[in-house]
Amino acid sequence: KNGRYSKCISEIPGPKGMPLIGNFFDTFVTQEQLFNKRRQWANEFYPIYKTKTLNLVFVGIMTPDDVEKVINSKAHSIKGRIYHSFTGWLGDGLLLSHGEKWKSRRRLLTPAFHFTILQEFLNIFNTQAEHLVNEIEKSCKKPYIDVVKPVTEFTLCSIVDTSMGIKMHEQESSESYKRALIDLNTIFIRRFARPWLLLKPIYKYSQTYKMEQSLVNILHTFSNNVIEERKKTFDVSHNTHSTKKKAMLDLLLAAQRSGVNIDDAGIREEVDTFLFGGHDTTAMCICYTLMALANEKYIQQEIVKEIQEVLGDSGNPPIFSELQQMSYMERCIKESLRLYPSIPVINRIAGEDIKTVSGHTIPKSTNILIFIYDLHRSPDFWPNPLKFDPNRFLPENIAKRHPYAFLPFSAGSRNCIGQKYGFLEVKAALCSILRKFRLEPVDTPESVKYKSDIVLRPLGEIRVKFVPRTKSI
Ligand code: HEM
Repeated sequence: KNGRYSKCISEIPGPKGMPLIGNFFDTFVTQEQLFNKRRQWANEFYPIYKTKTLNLVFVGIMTPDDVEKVINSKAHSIKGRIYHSFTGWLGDGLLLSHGEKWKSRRRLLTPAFHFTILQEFLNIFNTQAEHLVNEIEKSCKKPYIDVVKPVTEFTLCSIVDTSMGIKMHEQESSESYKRALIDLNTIFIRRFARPWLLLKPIYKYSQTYKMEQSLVNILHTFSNNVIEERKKTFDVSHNTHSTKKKAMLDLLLAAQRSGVNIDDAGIREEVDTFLFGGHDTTAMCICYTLMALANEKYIQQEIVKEIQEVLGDSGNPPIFSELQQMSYMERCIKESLRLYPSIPVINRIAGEDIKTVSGHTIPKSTNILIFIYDLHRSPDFWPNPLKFDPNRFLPENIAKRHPYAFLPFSAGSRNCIGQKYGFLEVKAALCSILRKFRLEPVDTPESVKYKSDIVLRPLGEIRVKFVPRTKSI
């Protein structure tokens, strides 16, 4: 069996490695170089390539047909090696679990994204967006603002409030929590870029592992305390049918009370999973959209025109149905997610052999990397791929395209549970910002550099100039 596995893998093209260590030295470069190297390999070996570091083999795919085969089949639903970094923090939550556990949790959590609940969440997004605009206002006289920090603060406060039902700034330990999140992300990035750190026997003896454990401890303590506190008030509100605003956590507590098989650790896994899945992703989407719009004067004006048409000049924050009407803005967000997919790569284990369009066989048990970033920039499916063109998402143009050519939220049964939440939050933020400010370019699509990571984070800043409107909309 091993002989067959090796034969199939050896027939897949890829950068030439050295005996035993494989591509070890190819990956022993800076974050930016590794990101660029992956793009270069995607081009050179399109539509499939492999890399090998010590005994760790990854096979990368990037055509809609191959990707469809993988994400549309239950056989390949087990998450791959690159997600192992998250297990210390997220345990076996929705993102990482599989089989019966995943199925029952997915069923349990889906109602948390029902539109009646999202409507409630919009009040939180609007309030947080107002804080964001105030923060921008304080610094808008400067030649530019690095949007990453204020926007991440916006999405973090939003997810903490919607998932746990608390205000971040009211928490005593909020600063140490935020610091721990940032430091843990740094560890995730390091492990992704240094594949041998994904090998447990090596990682377990590293300094980074010890650091990870103490950071995870800070994050778990925070979530445990919130769950404990919420349980106390939940008893009262649950019994008296209080109209108190519901958080995702309440849904889990209610399920636990009604006898669903989920203990406190299980509740924490899911709350932490929402927090992980639901703040960097939306933050990056907002940041890159602001940068793209600053560079596309006409498109920015068209969005502003749409906001004016839908909202008039009442000055009120948008309601759910108004944001739903903003279809041009939605096309711009999609185009931004095409060029800057918050999750540029996902990872699955092949549950059985896969025959690819190029005629190769990906053998059972292989770690498959699905390169969403390269899929979204393939000239075979996206003419003039680097052009920012929201009209690619007009219904008539979508109909002409392969349904698996655009996958910012993945697809199939393991697609993103939070995509409607994400769109609503991004729209609320863009609406608030564009009503107050005109965006001018500082960074351009060419000047932004990326870290090699599971989330499309910039290497440095994402700089945008904010010019206050003489009359806000
Ligand atoms: C622009 C925003 C977002 C993007 C681009 C995005 C993207 C994705 C992608 C690509 C996946 C598939 C991951 C994989 O297959 O390994 C995923 C899964 C997931 N996302 Fe999102 N996401 C976004 C927002 C959110 C939000 C707001 C939440 C929660 C509030 C969330 C929670 C999750 C969860 C829990 C999963 C795992 C679902 C499952 O396996 O059943 N995401 N997301």
